[in-house]
Amino acid sequence: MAADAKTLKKEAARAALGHVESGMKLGIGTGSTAEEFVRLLAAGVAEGLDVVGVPTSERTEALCRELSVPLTTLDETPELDLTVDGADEVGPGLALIKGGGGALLREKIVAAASERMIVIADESKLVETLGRFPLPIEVNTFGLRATMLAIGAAGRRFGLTGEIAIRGTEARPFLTDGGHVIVDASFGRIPATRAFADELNAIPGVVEHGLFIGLASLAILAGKNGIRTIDAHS
Ligand SMILES: O=C(CO)[C@H](O)[C@H](O)COP(=O)(O)O
Repeated sequence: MAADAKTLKKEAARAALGHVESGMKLGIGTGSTAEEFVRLLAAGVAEGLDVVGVPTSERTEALCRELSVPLTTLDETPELDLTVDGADEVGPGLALIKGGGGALLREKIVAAASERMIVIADESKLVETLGRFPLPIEVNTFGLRATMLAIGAAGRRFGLTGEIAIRGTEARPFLTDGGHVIVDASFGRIPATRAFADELNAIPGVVEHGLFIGLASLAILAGKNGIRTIDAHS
């Protein structure tokens, strides 16, 4: 029988746990795959694995506390050894789309503070070009409409069009842990990923976007035929 999605996520998480050693300072991701990692990490901690982690969201923090995973903050521990996190898409060179769970800002800050980032996912997340998954963009609530127009204009300069939608509803938008709004941009394939990431960074109301470039060092992808690992430099 084919392994279900939860089983695949757990297998990827288990393989990532093999990269965790006692003494490590970890970044701990957000999402259903990262949660499988937290559960396995907690079991390791219960058996004596001596690690401390920075959670990338309040949701992950709550789960870590519930399962007694030792936590620190990025202010107390600004340099991390390893971040383990999920992704919405994994593209060439381990460029990623993240933010489906709305935690992209903290996820990116934590990944950037880490010596290594391992991405865990089921193999359905692997794509040839990023963009099938709508790109989450975290935006300041002030001037939201103006920022959305600027995002649309940035897209058109790259030949990208498509709906740009506020996550949640206009009356009750989804708010991130930082109190910002997420807009999901259904641009489709984004070939010039790095240049477009720079373009989004140049828009004042954009707090951060879900294109993670040059951050992941290893992807662990679980599929029906087992685990596949992809090194960023392979
Ligand atoms: O970026 C994220 C949260 O902001 C998640 O890692 C991403 O959405 C993948 O989630 P899942 O493991 O549930 O598929």
